[in-house]
Amino acid sequence: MAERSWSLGGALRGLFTTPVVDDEMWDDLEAALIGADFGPDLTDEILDHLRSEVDRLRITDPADVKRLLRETIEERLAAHDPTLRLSERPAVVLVVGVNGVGKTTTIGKFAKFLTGYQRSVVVGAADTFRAAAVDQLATWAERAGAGVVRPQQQGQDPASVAYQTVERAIADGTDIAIIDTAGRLQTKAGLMDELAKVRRVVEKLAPIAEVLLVLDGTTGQNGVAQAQAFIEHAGVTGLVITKLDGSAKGGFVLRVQQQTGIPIKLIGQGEGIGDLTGFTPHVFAQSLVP
Ligand SMILES: Nc1nc2c(ncn2[C@@H]2O[C@H](COP(=O)(O)OP(=O)(O)OP(=O)(O)O)[C@@H](O)[C@H]2O)c(=O)[nH]1
Repeated sequence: MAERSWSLGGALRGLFTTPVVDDEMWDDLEAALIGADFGPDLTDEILDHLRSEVDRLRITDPADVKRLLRETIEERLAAHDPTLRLSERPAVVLVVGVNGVGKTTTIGKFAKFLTGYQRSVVVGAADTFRAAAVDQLATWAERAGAGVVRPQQQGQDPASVAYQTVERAIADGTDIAIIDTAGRLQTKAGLMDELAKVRRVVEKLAPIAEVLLVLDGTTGQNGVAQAQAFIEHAGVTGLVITKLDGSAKGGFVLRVQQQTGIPIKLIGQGEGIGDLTGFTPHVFAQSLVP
């Protein structure tokens, strides 16, 4: 696998190469974890755990510490279930997040991901403010082989577009309805009210299967702060971390999951329609600590 910039691999180069477990190794490891955006608390937790395991198991070879690090990261990543719940028919998925994080692109990629598994998909453009955004979403949906429900006029009530999307999914026997929602509004309260209305209206027709919050992996803690209102009020059931091919730091992935208690369900690693995958703790830990 090509080495990505978020790979801890770079940061770990030169680490674990000394013949013994010594203070220098621990100091370097701490610096590497902080540098990879695990954050101070998680870094301390991981180091404490590793130190006690090293004592308990009488480990003397740094290569074994590296293996332990990978296992520790994997265990923590696996503490939350990454499985998407899409068994209802239709399964309604709301996609939320602030503008610019890659929401539109993610919906396109997600639709493609699902049609690739022979699931039929309809996408609802319930972020009705910008006509250009609706067109962009429709283009992605078409490329993914998904249907699309557009607002009849600019600024149409987002809840009514969401309703029509689910209505159409039911009428056509479509497996999955993905609904794009607004990321920017005058006030946070206004945005949350709008989302609540979308939920209420949709739930008259079908239960909501997933609420996916899209976060830009390159923005780290700032991005989490910006998305706080969604985390607190939108009933988020899963996170999608985008731009993990860019300058994102891999430690953020574990940090955000642990901090929010919300499982990561999908990761975006590029701008192409095929660049979205499910989240597999084992694979991710392996690429963080190769
Ligand atoms: N490298 C990379 N770029 C991505 C990824 N996902 C999205 N992008 C890019 O991020 C930019 C923003 O993506 P959009 O999908 O337009 O973001 P949005 O959140 O819908 O933003 P608005 O349309 O402004 O609401 C675009 O240039 C995308 O190509 C990813 O996983 N990797």
